[in-house]
Amino acid sequence: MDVESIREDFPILDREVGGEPLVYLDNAATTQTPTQVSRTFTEYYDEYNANVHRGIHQLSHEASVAYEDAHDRLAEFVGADGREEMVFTKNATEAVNLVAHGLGHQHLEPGTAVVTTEMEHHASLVTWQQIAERTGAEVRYVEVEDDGTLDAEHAKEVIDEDVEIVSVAHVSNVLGTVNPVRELADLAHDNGAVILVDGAQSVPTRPVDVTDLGADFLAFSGHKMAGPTGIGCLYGRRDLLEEMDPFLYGGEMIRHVTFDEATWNDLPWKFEAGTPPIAEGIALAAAADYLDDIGMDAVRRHEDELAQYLLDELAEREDVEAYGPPAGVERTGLVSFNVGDVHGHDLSEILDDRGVAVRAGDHCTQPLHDVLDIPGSVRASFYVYTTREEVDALLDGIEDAAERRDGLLASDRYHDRVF
Ligand SMILES: Cc1ncc(COP(=O)(O)O)c(CN[C@@H](CS)C(=O)O)c1O
Repeated sequence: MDVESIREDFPILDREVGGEPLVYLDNAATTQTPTQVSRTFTEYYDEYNANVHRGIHQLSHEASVAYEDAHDRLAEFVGADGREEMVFTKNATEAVNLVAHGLGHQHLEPGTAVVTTEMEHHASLVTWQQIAERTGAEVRYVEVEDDGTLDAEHAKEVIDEDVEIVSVAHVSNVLGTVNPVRELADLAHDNGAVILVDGAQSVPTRPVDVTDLGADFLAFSGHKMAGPTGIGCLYGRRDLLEEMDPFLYGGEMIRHVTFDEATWNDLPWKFEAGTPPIAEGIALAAAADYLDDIGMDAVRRHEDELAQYLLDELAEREDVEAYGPPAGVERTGLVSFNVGDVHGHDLSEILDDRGVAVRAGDHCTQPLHDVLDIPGSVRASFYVYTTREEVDALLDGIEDAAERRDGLLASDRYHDRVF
């Protein structure tokens, strides 16, 4: 993978922050956008901007074809069977909610259960909590081992015939753990349940094929895979999407409406009410092209190498605690850690002063941080344009913060470790 050539596609990487070169290491929050993707917006708005599926005129035809073809492109990207199985949403969060509301209300009731895990993002964890509360179903959490992997025996224990839905992150946005989705899918299917895979951190970083995973649903976001914000995807098995109820109603998603009732449009439009994010959908297809040109296996290898390098270097420091699977175990390109009793926000600010952008806090996984018994963590996350020299800039910043520890602890900026 020619990282230097890739970096030329991202003008933002030439930026300076505080007089220092930008070192962008917050890719698990959102990735940067190559010119091959950003320019699709100008092309669309300058050349064929129109509403889709409504106008009987050339511009609307061109916009409709491009928007519909984008569904086919994203379906191909994750191995789905065409546009009918690829719903465009606002983001991964909305995709999870669509399944929870569209299927949860049909299948969940007292005596049934949803299984998820202790490492889930709030987009899943809170959603299933709320649906279970409304339907009387139980939520069960597969436990996380000390090494950041899922407890396989506990998974077998909690996924039983009462379970209707299993919802699991393919990759943890805190631990970097790559979960054994195929095995969990087999467990779910053996017990008559369906599985929703949260692919927010996996679809952007490794080859994902819904058939290989055994996924019945797959949720992911455009802005985490070199695409724009405002667009995400829900892959759904066609028979399940046919069965599911929409949870947004209005134009576009209907076929026939009377004062007494309405019937729904074909898939996937049944789940895309109102005017959709047209330019964003077209741009997301360009992002899929961009990543496929690099090769998703090359992306995975690059991320794993950088994560292993950082883990090895952090292991040399007695004052650093890193979370997630140990070096040598496959993980995605992110590492969460703490540096002694230096507050994460202080460390993040010191790094920002040096041009290094990381994330500090709970990363929308407060229950996981309770399990880790820490109030928060600092997370460095990489992407296709990240270099080993940028990881070294992070390591230099960690050394700087560690040297300034006493001053930080004494300063009024020191928090009581509330992230
Ligand atoms: C595993 C996982 N699942 C769902 C989401 C939600 O993605 P949205 O595009 O915001 O809908 C995220 C987004 N995690 C960001 C924002 S909290 C992070 O900094 O880690 C995620 O990592």
